Amino acid sequence: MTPHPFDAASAPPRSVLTGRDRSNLLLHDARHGSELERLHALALPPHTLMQRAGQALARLAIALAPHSRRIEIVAGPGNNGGDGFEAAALLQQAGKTVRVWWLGQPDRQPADAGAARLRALAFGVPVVPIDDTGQTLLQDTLSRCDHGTLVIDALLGRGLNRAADGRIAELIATINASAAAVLAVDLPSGLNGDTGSWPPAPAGGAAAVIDADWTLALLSPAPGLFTGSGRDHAGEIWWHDLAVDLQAVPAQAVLERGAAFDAVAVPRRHAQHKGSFGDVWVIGGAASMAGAAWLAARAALQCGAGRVYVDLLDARSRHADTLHPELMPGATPDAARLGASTVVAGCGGGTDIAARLPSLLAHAARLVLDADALNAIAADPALDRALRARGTSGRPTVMTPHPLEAARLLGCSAADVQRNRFEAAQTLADRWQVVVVLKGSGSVIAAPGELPSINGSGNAALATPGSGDVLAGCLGGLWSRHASTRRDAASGPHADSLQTARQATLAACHLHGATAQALSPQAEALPAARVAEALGDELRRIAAARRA
Ligand SMILES: NC(=O)C1=CN([C@@H]2O[C@H](COP(=O)(O)OP(=O)(O)OC[C@H]3O[C@@H](n4cnc5c(N)ncnc54)[C@H](O)[C@@H]3O)[C@@H](O)[C@H]2O)[C@@H](O)CC1
Ligand SMILES: [K+]
Repeated sequence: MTPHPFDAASAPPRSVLTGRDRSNLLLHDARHGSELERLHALALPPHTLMQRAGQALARLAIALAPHSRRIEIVAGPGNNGGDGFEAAALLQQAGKTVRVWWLGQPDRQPADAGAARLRALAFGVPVVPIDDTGQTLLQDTLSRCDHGTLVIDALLGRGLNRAADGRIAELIATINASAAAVLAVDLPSGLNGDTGSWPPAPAGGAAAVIDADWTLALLSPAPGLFTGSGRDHAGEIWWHDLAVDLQAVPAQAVLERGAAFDAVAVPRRHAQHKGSFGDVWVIGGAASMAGAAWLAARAALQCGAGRVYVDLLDARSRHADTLHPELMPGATPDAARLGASTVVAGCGGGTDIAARLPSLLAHAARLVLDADALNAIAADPALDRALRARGTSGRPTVMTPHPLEAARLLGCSAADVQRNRFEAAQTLADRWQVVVVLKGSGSVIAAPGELPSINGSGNAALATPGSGDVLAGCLGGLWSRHASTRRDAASGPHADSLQTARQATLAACHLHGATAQALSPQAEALPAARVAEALGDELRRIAAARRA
């Protein structure tokens, strides 16, 4: 058996979202990722970082596709291609049949990548230039591959500076059309790693981006891997920090993997009672939309709120939820009681919610604005001013828009929001001094003065009607419990802060996503009521795992 030529002392790559590590992960955009690389390269012998990258890549390739005898590496002109060459030399030594298809020119190759190419050649790796003939040969080769062949996409990484076009776009299409398994280096080629969006496509064309089965992020993962289109293109995301200190350069975002949830859903003390966990009022459910309010209320109950009340805007629907006799229908209370409650407003609120908002904005201790409450604020400058006044008065608010609701609030299109989800969420948070959850693949949680966080849990099982109502209720429940417990702990008056709101928001997004993953790991659609019901099960499962 051929010995693996790997540095046994170095740590293997880690799966970012399927592992047990719940700590936050720092994410750097392309500019700061390059700065990290430059800073650490200066302190290390020449080519060290790329050699580590090659080690990590070759190790992961063998771990993911142990039976692939043949590995086709498609390398681009820059250092992303260099990673491919480094891995090629190692994989060849490990007994694999390796070939590098190279789109580049020796005199234009960066120094690290040039050294890696010479090393691959020295180990006898065949390198096929991608000219017209090479491209035809590659197309022919990849069209005959099955899933047992591994293709390594080392075309473009952080250096992407425009939409992939011309030959690179054709190569991306060739790889995507192949049945081979695809491992992308650093980023799926063509993806904007800063935003998770596609760069504007050349006139009339569609953006060309690799669809990988796996992506190995190097140094610091790019934020765009985890939000927008990133998750779909990247496949399962792996990561290797190349043994450098990621804190040496400021990060642009944080990946949340459950740490905030652990801080919020703390064990309940023996002497606590329902009053310890606060009152939640759900105000929504206009004509034919009562279900939205009940879903939010059920979710709040499952997440440990003390008492949950529902004020339905449609008078004809004011009956109890017979499946959940714990939930109490009732009329919105006076200012004093609102001032001690967590309010979830807008789920199925229709246009009726607008009339309720002035009082809620003025008095609610903690306020979640969802769905039609957001649309009302987007449409009414007086409500916009009232929300601003609430922000400056220090009363915490969380807004939970999906991209279209965010677009209405920002006065742009949903496509504009998706082009840079971080910017959109931060703009909303700063404008109203609120916490914002921009929902969608990789929900972005923004707050004034904080790095944006991306929620790492969840899957497409949540792309169903009512899902947002469940999230809003889950947030109301966790926030109520968290704020009330913090007040207990401080044994005195405690100003509800935006920080508490943010923690509860991160926790709620995590729990909501983790619940869906537990119920539907294959991401098949889940009715929202199932998710609401299972939030409590997931809470209890996590609590039991903590004690074990
Ligand atoms: N230098 C090093 O020591 C290390 C480099 N790393 C790798 O290096 C990558 C960054 O390398 P580079 O900065 O060289 O960038 P890339 O290799 O990602 O791409 C840069 C090259 O692609 C071209 N290009 C950009 N967009 C294009 C487009 N749309 N169509 C056609 N050509 C396009 C540029 O003109 C340039 O030639 C990282 O993503 C990572 O994979 C890592 O291995 C860490 C260590
Ligand atoms: K790549």
